[in-house]
Amino acid sequence: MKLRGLYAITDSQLLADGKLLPYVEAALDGGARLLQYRDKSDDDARRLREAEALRALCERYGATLIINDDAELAARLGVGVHLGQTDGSLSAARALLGRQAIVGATCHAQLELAEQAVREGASYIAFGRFFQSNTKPGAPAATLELLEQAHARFSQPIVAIGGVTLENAPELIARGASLVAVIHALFSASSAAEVAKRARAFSELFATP
Ligand SMILES: Cc1ncc(COP(=O)(O)OP(=O)(O)O)c(N)n1
Ligand SMILES: Cc1nc(C(=O)O)sc1CCOP(=O)(O)O
Ligand SMILES: [Mg+2]
Repeated sequence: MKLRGLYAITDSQLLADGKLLPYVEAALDGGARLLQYRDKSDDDARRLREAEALRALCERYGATLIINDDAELAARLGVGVHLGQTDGSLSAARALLGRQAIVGATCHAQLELAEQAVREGASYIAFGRFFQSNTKPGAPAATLELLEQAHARFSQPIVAIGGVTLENAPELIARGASLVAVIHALFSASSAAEVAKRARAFSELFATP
């Protein structure tokens, strides 16, 4: 599977009040290729229910669901996982989920973390945050130069995250990002129709000339 395009990430605040499914469906309709379910609560029953609903939506749109932080939930659903530096072992997740699963890794702004992630079987390596992030303002900063270095060094797909907007995404793609991961610039919209419009605009940035 080619990992390229818009990587939409859910947000519990922005998608509260019944917006989760309609807004995610709009993002998928607009062309998002990967969808990450990112929910930091410990309500396991709701998390399972929501993740199952998102898996059904992803299947309908030919997109891929990734669960943030929780390899066990990913295994239960038969989908991929994204792990940060304190979210558990990448190799254990790879062993649990199998060779075909997408296992993504946060590498902040460090090529050494990416080397390690690739050794442990990561499917993609994620760097960030590249710009000021509404969602995670305290995330360590990464530079466009780092992105170029990562692009030159690794054959794995590179995800750029953190403050990505329609205005700054082109320079990330030009410097080697295969996927742009977006929360606020996608899901802060005031309607599902606006989410679909934004998703379509992000997706069009990846169209081959
Ligand atoms: C695609 C992608 N990249 C980075 C992150 C951040 O992961 P992490 O550092 O574990 O932080 P949390 O998202 O868990 O708060 C991500 N989720 N997705
Ligand atoms: C979840 C997350 N991780 C980051 C990192 O740098 O690792 S930045 C981030 C938030 C991304 O949301 P927004 O598109 O609203 O900035
Ligand atoms: Mg995490």
